Amino acid sequence: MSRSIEKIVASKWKSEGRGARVRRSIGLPAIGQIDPFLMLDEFTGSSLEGAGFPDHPHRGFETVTYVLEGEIYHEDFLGNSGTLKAGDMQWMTAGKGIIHSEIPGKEMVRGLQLWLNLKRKYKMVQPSYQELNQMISVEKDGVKVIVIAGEALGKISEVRTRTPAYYLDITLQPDAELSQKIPDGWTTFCYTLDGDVLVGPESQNIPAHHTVVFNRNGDTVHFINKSSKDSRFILISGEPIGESVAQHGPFVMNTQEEILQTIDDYRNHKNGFEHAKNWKSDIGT
Ligand SMILES: Nc1ccc(F)c(C(=O)c2c[nH]c3ncc(Cl)cc23)c1F
Ligand SMILES: [Fe+3]
Repeated sequence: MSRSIEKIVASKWKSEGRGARVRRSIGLPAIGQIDPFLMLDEFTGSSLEGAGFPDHPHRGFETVTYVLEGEIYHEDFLGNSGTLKAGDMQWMTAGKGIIHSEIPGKEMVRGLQLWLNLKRKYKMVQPSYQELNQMISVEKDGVKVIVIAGEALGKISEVRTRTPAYYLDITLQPDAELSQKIPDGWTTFCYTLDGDVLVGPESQNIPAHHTVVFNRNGDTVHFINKSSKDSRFILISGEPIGESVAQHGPFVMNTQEEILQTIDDYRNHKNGFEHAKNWKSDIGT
């Protein structure tokens, strides 16, 4: 059964980090909590204009950074560093604690960062990364899908998702259409990047930079491009965790007490933040 649309919300510009501007999708009050997703930002900027996300922490969830254009440099307090180029994806499990810096290159960067919550049993795992620069891409009848996580058009991503999730980058040529299977009951939304697309059984027209949250029942979502240009959007679906959420910026735990403990750990360099002592990134300073 094809899922109908619950809500359509235009993204809103927000200042974030240092001189960075993001179009906020998930995380807007108009969308509210959609378990297991915490935030989705479409970010643009360049280091020439001073934009970036210098040294900052994370605990208790995962960040998925997907670069569409340009490059973004990253460096963390464990000694990991690198460059994410257009088409690259970094799935970072912050777990018990990461402090890192994420700085765009000199060219204009465009990308997405999704924050995906972790179940209580994974919130304090060792930090880890899954980085893909040759993601599976499949094309058929005017439909192109880059399978970042999950499965589409018979292709399955190798990304291990502690919180089971699909993350698909979809481009429809004019007159192309796609019925994508998604697990029944999973929280599902799409975010439009370029062009217009007709969504759902209602064939509702959705312009770029909008979030469409689907209703929960149904195992398929439907898209058609009836415009004269390519339409590009991401489709994200995830299994709800169903636990309490206590969040303080980039710290996401289950209780307020755990948040207070996290703030204390961060300030006093313990329980996963030991390497914070005397650490500053090279790229963020
Ligand atoms: N204020 C604040 C607090 C904590 C953060 F983790 C961040 C942050 O790093 C980001 C928030 N949106 C993002 N989009 C893309 C990228 Cl690469 C990073 C971010 C931030 F901005
Ligand atoms: Fe970060």
